[in-house]
Amino acid sequence: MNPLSIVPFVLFVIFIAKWLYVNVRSGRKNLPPSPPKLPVLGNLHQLSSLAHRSLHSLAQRHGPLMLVHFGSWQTIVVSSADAAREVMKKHDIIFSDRPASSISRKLMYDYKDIAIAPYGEYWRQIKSICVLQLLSAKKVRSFRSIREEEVVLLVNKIEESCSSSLPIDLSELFISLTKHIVCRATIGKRYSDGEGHGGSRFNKLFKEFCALLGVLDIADIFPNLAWINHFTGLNARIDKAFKQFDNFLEEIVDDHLVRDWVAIKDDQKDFVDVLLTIQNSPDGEPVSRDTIKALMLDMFLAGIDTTSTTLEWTMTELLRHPEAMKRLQEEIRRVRGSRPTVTEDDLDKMLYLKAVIKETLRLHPPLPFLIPRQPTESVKVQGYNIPAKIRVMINAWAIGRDPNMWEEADEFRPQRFLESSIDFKGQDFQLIPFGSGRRGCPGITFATATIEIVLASILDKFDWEIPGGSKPGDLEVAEALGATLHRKLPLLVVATHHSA
Ligand code: HEM
Repeated sequence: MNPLSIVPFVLFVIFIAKWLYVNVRSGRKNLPPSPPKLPVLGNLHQLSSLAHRSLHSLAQRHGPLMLVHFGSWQTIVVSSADAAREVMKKHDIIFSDRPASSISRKLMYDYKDIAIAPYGEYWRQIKSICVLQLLSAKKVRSFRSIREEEVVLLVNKIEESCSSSLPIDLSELFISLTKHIVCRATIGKRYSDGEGHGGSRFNKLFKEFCALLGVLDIADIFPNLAWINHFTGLNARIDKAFKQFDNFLEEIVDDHLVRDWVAIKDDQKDFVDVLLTIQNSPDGEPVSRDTIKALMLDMFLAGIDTTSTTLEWTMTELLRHPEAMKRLQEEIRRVRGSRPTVTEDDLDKMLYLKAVIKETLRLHPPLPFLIPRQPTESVKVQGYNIPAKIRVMINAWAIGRDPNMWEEADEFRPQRFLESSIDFKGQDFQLIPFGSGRRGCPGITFATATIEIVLASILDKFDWEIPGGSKPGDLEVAEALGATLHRKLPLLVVATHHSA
């Protein structure tokens, strides 16, 4: 017998022995169940480009608390409301830290922002500054005129398309609108989209940043292979994007400094003015120039795509469900009555509108995994041991479609929210598009104020159809997962002026 012929057999035995060792060991450690994994890759081969769906399928077999391996990364995936409640409510403080990521660290000024900053004193201080100066209900009310002006411009653009009956790209209009609103509130100016207005520069830089933040970085999951990023050009791409965006943000800070911002009245200060004022006050800590730039980036990255994606999916679902569209338009037009336009004062009376938005966020949370957490110490969740510093991903997408929580879970049925008090503010763990607890989204009021007035205004003024006379059910709903879970294809629609 050729001695070489037993090599595959020996390798096979070693592989099985190692597999058994790892599994018995993890059983002894009482870790959550894991899908079988390959050497080196772990479970990476089981991830599709729509990771929320792949991990949902795995969780259906292995349980709502599951340990998966992406290369050297161990990750806990949470896929039920009960497990999410334990993580984000019962053990909120322990799970309030964020795992490190080399790309984010580089792009976000060494964790000087809020969203990925480690949990601690710095995060607490800058978060309270942001909430007080930009995101509180009072501040959001003060941006009402910005929203109204931007909605008028949006309506005008749609109106122009009505005369030609040509389809318009609603995805593009929504992204542009949310960008203008967030920029005006944060930096006090809007970047028009045409060449030469700074808009195309902003759009290019913003797109590249979002793309980079969605990259699964080899250096994180296989630290020994970090050198590969040098050869693939990723490191150079990150350096270039960072440098270009940094120049752009530097110009914004400089523009604010030459404006004699000390003389500007408090109620006319934008967010950057306020940050500069704090920086120059006797207890200006912890606001450095890098903090100001990182916070601007945070607001752009956290506020623009999430809000426009929600608008895009809401219109998609309404076009696919004409009876819901009709009911919502009737509600909006009834509340408006004989006045020429809807205003923000009308929104509280539009209960079906709120139900439609909740139902959209249940089915299409823009951040299907929220933002990853990491426990600062070992902790027990649902009877399993969760080791300190492990990466935790909460699959809000899977939780929103859990048939144990929702009747006809995959169906768009907004009326379910008329019959229940379930809300997305972080107390009902079956609906957590904004997360929950200390690290939950502080921008809910900012986002919903925009989403509600935009939808109410455009659904009031126009009637909507899919181009080419296609049936509602034929409207493409394919998803793409980047920085947010958005439509794969832009939403093209035909608007006609509502004349009744
Ligand atoms: C529909 C729109 C939005 C959705 C669905 C959304 C969702 C989220 C989610 C899921 C998180 C992570 C929560 C967690 O880990 O528990 C988050 C964090 C955050 N969001 Fe939002 N968001 C939206 C709009 C906004 C807006 C408009 C702003 C600001 C202008 C904003 C600012 C932030 C910030 C600063 C964080 C980080 C909080 C922290 O780590 O302490 N978001 N958001």
